[in-house]
Amino acid sequence: MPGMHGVVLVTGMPGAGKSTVTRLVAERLPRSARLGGDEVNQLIVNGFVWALGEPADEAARQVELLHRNLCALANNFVDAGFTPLIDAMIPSRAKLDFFLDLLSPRQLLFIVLTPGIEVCRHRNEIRDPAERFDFDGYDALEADMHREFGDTGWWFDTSALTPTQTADRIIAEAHHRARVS
Ligand SMILES: Nc1ncnc2c1ncn2[C@@H]1O[C@H](COP(=O)(O)OS(=O)(=O)O)[C@@H](OP(=O)(O)O)[C@H]1O
Ligand SMILES: Nc1ncnc2c1ncn2[C@@H]1O[C@H](COP(=O)(O)OP(=O)(O)O)[C@@H](O)[C@H]1O
Repeated sequence: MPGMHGVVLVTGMPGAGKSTVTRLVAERLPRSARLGGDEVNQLIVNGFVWALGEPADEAARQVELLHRNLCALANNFVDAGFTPLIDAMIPSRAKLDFFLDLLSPRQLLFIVLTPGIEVCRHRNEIRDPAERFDFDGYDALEADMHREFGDTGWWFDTSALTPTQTADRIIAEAHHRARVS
């Protein structure tokens, strides 16, 4: 399958569509794996602190642990001939650099889903209640991501697209739009 070699890292604000789109892309590829940040965090039985939780230093250590685990899994899958699709919130350039470092020398395709704040809020409201994530930091997070990433990766506005259209475009275009290594 042309265009989907290496690791695909899909990020975006809560409700942007990461989970839906990584699932659909993975379903369309012949050898694929979906690595969800939420699911990997759920491997922790006791002692979990989420990314914005307290104490903040433990939260930061667990975000780093999550990213190490995601990269380890992604490397194993790529080396076995699969295309891994990572669904994770990457809020800063330093965290993207951490992925680049741990995934090196493998190719990384970095996609930022950017349907906009209102669409993220709306998509969050319409999704499965078990998946819903009530979040009030959209304005600050959007500004942070623009400042941190500039035009690194593929900033993909999916506000006018269905999930299927989004997945089809990622398969067709990610290789030339999203390469960061
Ligand atoms: N820094 C920061 N700022 C704002 N929101 C954040 C941040 N880190 C994680 N999240 C959101 O928290 C939800 C749970 O994330 P997880 O810790 O499971 O990991 S991951 O971000 O999905 O990799 C998950 O919500 P959804 O995107 O709706 O799945 C993340 O996007
Ligand atoms: N173009 C699109 N891409 C992704 N999701 C979409 C799109 N249009 C509508 N949706 C809906 O928006 C919601 C996105 O939720 P989800 O994939 O869990 O987001 P995230 O993982 O980024 O928090 C889902 O209910 C999905 O069906």
